Amino acid sequence: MSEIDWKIAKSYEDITYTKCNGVARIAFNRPDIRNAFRPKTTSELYDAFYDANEDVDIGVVLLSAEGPSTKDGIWSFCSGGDQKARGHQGYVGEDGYHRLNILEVQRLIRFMPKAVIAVVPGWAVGGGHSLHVVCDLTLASKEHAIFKQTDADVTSFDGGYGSAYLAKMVGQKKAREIFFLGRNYSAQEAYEMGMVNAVIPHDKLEATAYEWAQEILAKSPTSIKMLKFAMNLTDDGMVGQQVFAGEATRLAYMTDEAKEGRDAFLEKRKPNFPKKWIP
Ligand SMILES: CC(C)(COP(=O)(O)OP(=O)(O)OC[C@H]1O[C@@H](n2cnc3c(N)ncnc32)[C@H](O)[C@@H]1OP(=O)(O)O)[C@@H](O)C(=O)NCCC(=O)NCCSC(=O)c1cc(O)c2ccccc2c1O
Repeated sequence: MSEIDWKIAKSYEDITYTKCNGVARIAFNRPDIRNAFRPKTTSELYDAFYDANEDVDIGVVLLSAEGPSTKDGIWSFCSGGDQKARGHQGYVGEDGYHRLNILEVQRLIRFMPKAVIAVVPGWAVGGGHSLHVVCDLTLASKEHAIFKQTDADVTSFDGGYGSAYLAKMVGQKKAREIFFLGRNYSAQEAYEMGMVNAVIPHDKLEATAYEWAQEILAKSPTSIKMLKFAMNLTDDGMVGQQVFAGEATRLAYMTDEAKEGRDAFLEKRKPNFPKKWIP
């Protein structure tokens, strides 16, 4: 395995953001409150994901978490929205606006043409649970990961990827149990349900995530992108079609036909397309 030498990509307050050999690592960094997110956290997450999306040297993003808590040594992935920042219409940021902007982060993860792996070292709860669901893959700490949905305890409901997409993943009955009862599930139980790809000894979790990322990076970037968008398509409706078709358009742009169409317009003549109606 190649050496992991994470370099700081950008400094933030609520998250860390590093890169190494084609992999970006974005990690929650509020471990003392179980990595709950406030609007500042979600803005920083969006900024880092946007950078990883734009960086052509990055092919895989790890969504992970720093820890453990300095107060009690407990590990967390994310415990969802910071209830202390919750106002009457959403989570209140420094600008005084009430936001639910974690949904924008979810959409960026979903629509970015790169694999995103949730690396879950501890609690994945509420909106933190929904985040692991929307990631392409999930790796979980054997000893410390606990999956739990508290949305119905705090009058919140992620009605999109957090619940409906989860139901596609684990089945309707199990998804309803997760949300209606709000129980704790171990990494092994989450694996058996089909919402975790692998259960990894805690001390090997980050290294394993990096290894999985390197395996993906060895594949054809266009194939990974088209496969992700193809698998998203049926669940994402017209937006899914738009995202998939956008990449088909890009591939068409790369053909001689497209070059002829563009050149004919610029040269103010009729296009003479190569006449190959390939079956
Ligand atoms: C995660 C827990 C199950 C862990 O329990 P544990 O007993 O280990 O730890 P403590 O409860 O003692 O917590 C330690 C410490 O952390 C603070 N803390 C933990 N979680 C949060 C939080 N989410 N917000 C604020 N603070 C938190 C806790 O107060 C303690 O602080 P001390 O100062 O006392 O040391 C358990 O902590 C837990 O159940 N946490 C709450 C989980 C929760 O309900 N999350 C919110 C769900 S709703 C949500 O996330 C959400 C957000 C959105 O933006 C949405 C947008 C659109 C649709 C839906 C959304 C949505 O559902």
